[in-house]
Order: sequence, then structure tokens, then C-alpha cells
Amino acid sequence: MSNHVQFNDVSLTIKGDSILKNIDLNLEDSKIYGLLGRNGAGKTSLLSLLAAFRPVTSGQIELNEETIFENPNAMQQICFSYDKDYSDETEKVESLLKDLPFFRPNFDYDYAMELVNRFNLPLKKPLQKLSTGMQSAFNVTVGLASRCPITIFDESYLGMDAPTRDLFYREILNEQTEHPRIFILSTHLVSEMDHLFDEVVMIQNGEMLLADDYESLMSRAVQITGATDEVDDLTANDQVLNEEKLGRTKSALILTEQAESLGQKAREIGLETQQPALQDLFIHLTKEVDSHANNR
Ligand SMILES: Nc1ncnc2c1ncn2[C@@H]1O[C@H](COP(=O)(O)OP(=O)(O)OP(=O)(O)O)[C@@H](O)[C@H]1O
Repeated sequence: MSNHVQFNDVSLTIKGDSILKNIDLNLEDSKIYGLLGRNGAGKTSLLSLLAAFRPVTSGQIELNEETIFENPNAMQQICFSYDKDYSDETEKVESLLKDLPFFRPNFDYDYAMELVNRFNLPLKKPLQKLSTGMQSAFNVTVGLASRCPITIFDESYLGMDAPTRDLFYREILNEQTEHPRIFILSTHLVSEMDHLFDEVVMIQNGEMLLADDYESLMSRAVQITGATDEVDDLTANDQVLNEEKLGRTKSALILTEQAESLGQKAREIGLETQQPALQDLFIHLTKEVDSHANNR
């Protein structure tokens, strides 16, 4: 069965503060979503609504047309992996993993043991005694081996060192081939993780800024560099996300439906073009919204 999630005009208010505003979002099966946003943008709030940790203030979130909140059937389909506080957790890694099949119907214990070996997790140690990075590796092990149709990782890899994160990224791609599902990866490590994303979702100040597939978003972006007046003439009618000047030379980051033909024209008149990275778009798209907000 193909799973899909729909956010319909979802808002969240906490103690009078508007945290999320009118969020519309569709999540489709077998896709990896990168959820990006500045600090405090509302990523964790949005994910905690999807995990049914709290009710929406208005709107609906549905999994396969069924409301998620207080719906045990829907909630069993969703795994939310985040940076938990384990300071009081005296249970050992081994016994926690052994208990999981009772709560997670798709939990694959053998796969969990493979991950325990790969991440060098000490089975006999209580969780509270693991290092921060090892606790993250435990969270990731549970998230991957639970094989939930909706699997969410909210910065759950922050404590991991670079080789361990690399191992995790490989597992995600492998799992998506072997056991496809909806993955949502909330992260600030944009340049390190962008190769994983099928879709990109950006939120800013609790509002949806952008939701698009990675390829089509990147195909709309081009960086043009050359003599300032030539770059200005060529890009006069385009959305310039960022400009950097060095003497008489200028580099402009452009987002346009016509990026391919614009790039071609640029090269024809001797300007240089480059494909920007998702991180560049993220930095300048979120910066631009800020500067508008400050001007109001
Ligand atoms: N329980 C709460 N009570 C009041 N405000 C909250 C609560 N939880 C979150 N907020 C506020 O909601 C906003 C969004 O927070 P959230 O944690 O969702 O952002 P985030 O995008 O995950 O940020 P970060 O990248 O820094 O983790 C922030 O302004 C935060 O202060």
C-alpha cells in the first residue's frame, strides 16, 4: 500500500505565540524529504505535530486520509527520532532493543543488531552511560530498524562524528532501496546531506517558504560571474538572491524558471556560470525573507 501524508492549512499556537502558520504540505511514499529552516523556524514543532505528540491548533494532518492525532493505528506507522534526554535511562541497550518489537510491528531485530555492530554500540551498557554520539547512534538504530512507513529524523545525528554520520547516510540510501518509505530528515548539515534529498521543504518564521523536488529546484538556480555591467544587463529582470562584488567583477545568484537559457546566454557573451549548491539557496532564500521582514 502506498502511504501519503497531507498537512491541510495547519497552524499551531502555544500560549498565544503563533508557532506555525497555515502549513500546506504533501508527503509522498518512497521519497526522502529534507526539512530545512533557520533556528526557531518551526521544524521540530512541525515534526512533533506529524508524530502526534501534540494536537494542531487548526487545520488537519492526515495519513492516508485518516487524522493522525489520537489515532493509534496511524501513530504506529510513524517513528520520530530526536535528541532525547537519556540521563535517567538505566535500561541496557540490549534490553531496550529486545522490547521494541512489542511496540513497533515492523521492527527488524537482526537488522538492529547489524547496526549495533556497525555503530560499535555497547549492548551491555545502560543508555544513560553512553556518550552523546553513541546515544545518537542508538536513536538512529531504532529509527532505521523500526521500518516505520513514516520515519522522521530530527537532527538525531548531531552528536555523531563524521564517519558515523557517513555510515548513517549510506544506511538511509540502502534502506530506501530495500524498504522504501517516507523519510523526513530535518537538518542544519545542508551541504553534507543534500545528496540524500528527493524533495526539499523550507520553512521560515513558522511559514512554508518552499516545497519542491530537489532536481527541479536546482534546475532553477544559476550563478553568473563576470563584468558587473554585463551581469547587471543580463539579469535585470530576474530574481537575484545574492550578489558579491570584487572590483569590476560581480557574481550573481539567480533563481528563475529560465535558468538554463539564462546560463546559455551568459556563456555566449563570455560570462562564467556555475551550478550553486542547495546550501547557497538556503542561506540566501532565508536571508532575503529576513531582510523583507526587517524592512516592514
Ligand atoms: N513548548 C513551547 N512553548 C513555547 N514556545 C515554543 C515551544 N516549543 C517551541 N517553541 C517556539 O516555537 C518556535 C519554533 O521552535 P522549533 O523548535 O520548532 O524550531 P526549529 O526550527 O526546530 O529550531 P532549531 O533549528 O533551533 O532546533 C521557536 O520560537 C520556539 O521558541
